[in-house]
Amino acid sequence: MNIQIVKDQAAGGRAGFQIFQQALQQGAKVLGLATGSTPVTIYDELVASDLDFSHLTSVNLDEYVGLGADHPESYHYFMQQHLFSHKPFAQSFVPDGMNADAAAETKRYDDVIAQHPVDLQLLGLGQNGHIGFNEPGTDPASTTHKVALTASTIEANARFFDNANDVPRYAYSMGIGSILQAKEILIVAYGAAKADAVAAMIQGPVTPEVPASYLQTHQNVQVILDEAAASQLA
Ligand SMILES: N[C@@H]1[C@@H](O)[C@H](O)[C@@H](COP(=O)(O)O)O[C@@H]1O
Repeated sequence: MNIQIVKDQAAGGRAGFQIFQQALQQGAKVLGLATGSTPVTIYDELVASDLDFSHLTSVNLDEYVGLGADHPESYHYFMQQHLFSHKPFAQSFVPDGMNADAAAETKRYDDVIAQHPVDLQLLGLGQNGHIGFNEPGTDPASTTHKVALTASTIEANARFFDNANDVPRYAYSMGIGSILQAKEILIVAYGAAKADAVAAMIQGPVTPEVPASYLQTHQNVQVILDEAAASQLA
């Protein structure tokens, strides 16, 4: 893992932008994208840049089950707001949270990933070590699946909803196995609340209890942390 420690989230946005720019210079055609507060400064840098995505494909990690593209807390809506409305891609894929048929939706999304292998996958990190919505205990070989969110993830994401009862209980997420297929992975974490998960991801054992620890098994991982997130590293 190649670790960069930056001053704050704004500096992390600039560092993340450089990694995107490099991947594009090296011919990346498919970008794996993520939601949450962490990637926002990277998207701001991408939007402010003269990079052109109109010939590229994006594939997002996950989506809440039951939220449509017009729901302000859906990941479709987030991506539209932060990136796609400013920098359209030739095609953008996000799991369809309104497809109630989980078997059909996860199969559809696995086919999308197979047809559009990801060159650079951006990831945030959950406080419990999750990536995408792959909660502790997820099979490391998993492909796209329907996930029951843990209480801690529901609580962490409740800040985006009027109250915790409004947070969806399920999501569709690329699996750990799907994520590890990407040629290059960029994982970003900020803040003291992520420090334990960061240390477990980088220096702990590779274990299903910390989904992000499987990144230790990948050959090309870039990590961007602020000092607070890096504070528990030995
Ligand atoms: N599914 C998302 C993850 O993809 C994200 O990485 C995580 C951390 O979010 P944040 O970046 O807001 O801390 O939250 C959610 O659970």
